[in-house]
Amino acid sequence: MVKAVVLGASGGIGQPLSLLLKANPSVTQLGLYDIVNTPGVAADLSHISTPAKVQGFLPADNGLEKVLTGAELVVIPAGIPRKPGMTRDDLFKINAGICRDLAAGVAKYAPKAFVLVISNPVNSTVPIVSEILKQHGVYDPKRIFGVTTLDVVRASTFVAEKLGDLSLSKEVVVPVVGGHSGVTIVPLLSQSSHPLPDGDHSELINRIQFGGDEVVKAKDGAGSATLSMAYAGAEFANAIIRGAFGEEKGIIVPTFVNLAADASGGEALKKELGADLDFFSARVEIGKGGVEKIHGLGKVTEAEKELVAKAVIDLKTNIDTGVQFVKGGKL
Ligand SMILES: NC(=O)C1=CN([C@@H]2O[C@H](COP(=O)(O)OP(=O)(O)OC[C@H]3O[C@@H](n4cnc5c(N)ncnc54)[C@H](O)[C@@H]3O)[C@@H](O)[C@H]2O)C=CC1
Ligand SMILES: O=C([O-])CC(=O)C(=O)O
Repeated sequence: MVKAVVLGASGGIGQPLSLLLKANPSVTQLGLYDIVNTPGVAADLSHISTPAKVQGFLPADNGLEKVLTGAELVVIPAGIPRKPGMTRDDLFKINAGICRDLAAGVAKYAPKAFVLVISNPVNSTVPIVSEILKQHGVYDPKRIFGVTTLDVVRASTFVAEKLGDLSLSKEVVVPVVGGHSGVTIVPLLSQSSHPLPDGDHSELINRIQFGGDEVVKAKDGAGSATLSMAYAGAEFANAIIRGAFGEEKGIIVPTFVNLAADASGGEALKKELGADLDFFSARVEIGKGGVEKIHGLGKVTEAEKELVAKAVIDLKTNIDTGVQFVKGGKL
């Protein structure tokens, strides 16, 4: 019994993600919002024989207010995607403003919703959304998540491929921590549920870190990952639905959160990182209120420690960029 909303529902990610949410039996209302095409997407999805009542809204006639009123789970894939030659940070100029405006809507009309941020650069857009909610006095760090699940999905797939059996990919669990861009993506292969043979895994690590580029290149100007992202986004949304709205305990997923969301777990993780970072993608246990527990890195190899150290440097800049965008008064 969850009212889910997709902001950016007509896009490459938005449409298949909305389809997967419509197919989720726990979703009973599905609100779609975009600056274009939502009436059509909503009409199309509404013919599917699953419980969710689907409605589409555009900015006219207070569409944002209407879609967000009563929303419990808000997923944000609104924003431009990369083209070859661009980094995720190159998207900041446009997507920062989009996320700021949508976050203001969430603050006003759905202040208690769980917010799942997909728009890139995630390392900066999550701080932006958080700062806006703070400004409106409704910030609960336990409820705001950067979606890094695609990195986890890629790690499972590529490790299964390496093991020569793709059918394992649904079972393989590899924690991926840090953030969501290039070297901030840190797969902890030493903790894989299905260990790899000893040897040099730098190529595999690089493929997980730069999996997004592989898709951008293959799409050759037509955007970035959409279908795999929709799959990953729906998986993450379902983890929140099961852990926060259902009775399930012990759901642990990597996601980019404010480390203040669990003071003791967050502080312990900062000590492990040797850095005073506000946000980090950690393994997070999901409970009724959202973030229940932030887990530490666990046992990592020397090589993984180095990867984490590199990630921390970029993360600090990315987070500051997001915070300064809001605090710098460009509102
Ligand atoms: N977190 C992750 O792992 C991933 C994130 N992404 C990011 O997701 C974002 C969306 O990617 P795509 O769906 O491929 O792009 P897209 O261009 O196909 O779709 C974006 C949609 O957002 C809409 N939009 C723009 N401004 C809006 C606003 N103010 N309010 C509501 N809707 C608005 C557009 O009309 C469009 O329908 C990009 O920033 C991309 O980089 C993509 C893949 C993975
Ligand atoms: O690479 C991109 O721009 C889209 C993305 O975040 C990903 O595929 O991981």
